[in-house]
Amino acid sequence: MTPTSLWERYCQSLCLCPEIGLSLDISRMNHDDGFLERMEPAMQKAYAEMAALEGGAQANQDEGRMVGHYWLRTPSLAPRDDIRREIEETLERILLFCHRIHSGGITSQNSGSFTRMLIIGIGGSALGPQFVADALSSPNDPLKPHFLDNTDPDGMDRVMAEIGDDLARTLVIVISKSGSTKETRNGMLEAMAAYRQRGLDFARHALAITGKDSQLDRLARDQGWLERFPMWDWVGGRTSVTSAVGLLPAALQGIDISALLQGAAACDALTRRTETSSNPAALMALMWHYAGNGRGERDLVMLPYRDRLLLFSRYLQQLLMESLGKELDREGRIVNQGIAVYGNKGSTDQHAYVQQLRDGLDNFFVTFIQVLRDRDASSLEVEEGVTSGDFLFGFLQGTRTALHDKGRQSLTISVERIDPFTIGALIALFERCVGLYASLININAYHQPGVEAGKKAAGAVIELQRELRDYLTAQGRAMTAGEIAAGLGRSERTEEIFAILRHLAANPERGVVVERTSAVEEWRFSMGT
Ligand SMILES: O=P(O)(O)OC[C@H]1O[C@](O)(CO)[C@@H](O)[C@@H]1O
Repeated sequence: MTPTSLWERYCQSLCLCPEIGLSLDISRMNHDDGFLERMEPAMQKAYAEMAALEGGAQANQDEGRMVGHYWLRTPSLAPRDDIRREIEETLERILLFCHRIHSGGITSQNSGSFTRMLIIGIGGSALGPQFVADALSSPNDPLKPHFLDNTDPDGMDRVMAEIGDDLARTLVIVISKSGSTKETRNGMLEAMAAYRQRGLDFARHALAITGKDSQLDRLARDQGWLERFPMWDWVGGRTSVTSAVGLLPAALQGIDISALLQGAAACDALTRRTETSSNPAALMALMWHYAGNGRGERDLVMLPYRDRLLLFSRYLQQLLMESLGKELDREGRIVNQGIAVYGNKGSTDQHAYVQQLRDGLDNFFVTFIQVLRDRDASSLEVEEGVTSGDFLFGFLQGTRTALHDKGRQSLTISVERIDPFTIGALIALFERCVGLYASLININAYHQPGVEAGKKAAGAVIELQRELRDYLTAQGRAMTAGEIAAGLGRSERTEEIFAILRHLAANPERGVVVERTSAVEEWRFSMGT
């Protein structure tokens, strides 16, 4: 394509959305002129399904649930008055609670004001809050956020060490929709132990965000924690960032959550449009469809050129891959759908994997995010007439061109600046896009049956570990994994038994001792004395 026709294609296909200070450029995708027209009937069907979803249909059919994250920022759209009221009341309670924390109305046990918060959660109960916290942090944040988002003991030690003596002035927010996620439970138990060790009353530092009457909800109620905020079954974990899950930590950090909700609501309003050329979520969904042939054949590489957006790709990884990565379509046919997401930030990633994007496998499409405002203050000229921000911009443009020269495809989202409004809009844009794309490929984007298998298998490993320890204690001698497995009548799990014992033996305080040879089948395990 000649430079002139490329400019024409750019002008024709640029979707300008001044309402949210955002534009979407699809000119560097390789679709032909008729593609959007051919897809229009499918797109109209997707709009109708989205309207039904927003109207309160049980869009998550497999779980018999409504899908209501859009109501969180426009409560008047909620299909029932009680839902609207709950959303509004929760928001008021969040703001009031934050006011009391910030103003010293609620103090820590030793009467000091809270200066840090420890947020414990995983998946949708951590990724959104982490993204927002990092994107919108400032040196003046009234509460500095820390996260326990795993059951990794060493990881938890690192976080607790960072908090150190400030634990007494740290508010703990335990987030779990189900209230029974093991990683989160473990993080909470470890945090409780840390408070106990310092002679502090955990309940006076803790609050919960969870489903009504969940295990966590009951614990928080029985122990008299500071507060409990609701999660509703009509909000999925990965779309919960505009519920208390994302709003409470953000507000405590001093982030303007009203602006974030306004940004999301404004984006919702314009992505409800059924005129595809002016709907950036629809255009993006169509480009995903085009790029991957409606089968996810290309990976989505997220390349935001702004450090503050580093965690966006991690957040989107769950939003897209848990929503779209499905074995069955809505009619129960095997389709094995999905779109793989990876990426960190530009220009840093140019020095990592962009080499492969330009010269290697052509199995991806890039989504660049450009932020027009470089920084709040004026910039140093690093070369005559040129700033660091000019270089960042140049690297984005350069990579986009270099990829295009090799026929490699990209989308470019431009936003004015990074602020709460824009972050809300970006979140809403991708949520809507995922929903529309799911309709185009006929899958349920709102359940996650595949995650359960891993959780169940992990539970079985923990059970087996208990059995093994009892068995080894009773045997009182050193045995190979094979002998133990045979003794337990579980020969089919010999490898698992070996792995469990090897792990225990690597942690001397766990009491399992190993005698090694060069052949693993001869390693002999016993309970130490
Ligand atoms: O909020 P919960 O119930 O602790 O779940 C955490 C995460 O676990 C999952 O169920 C599976 O990863 C996610 O969908 C969810 O966001």
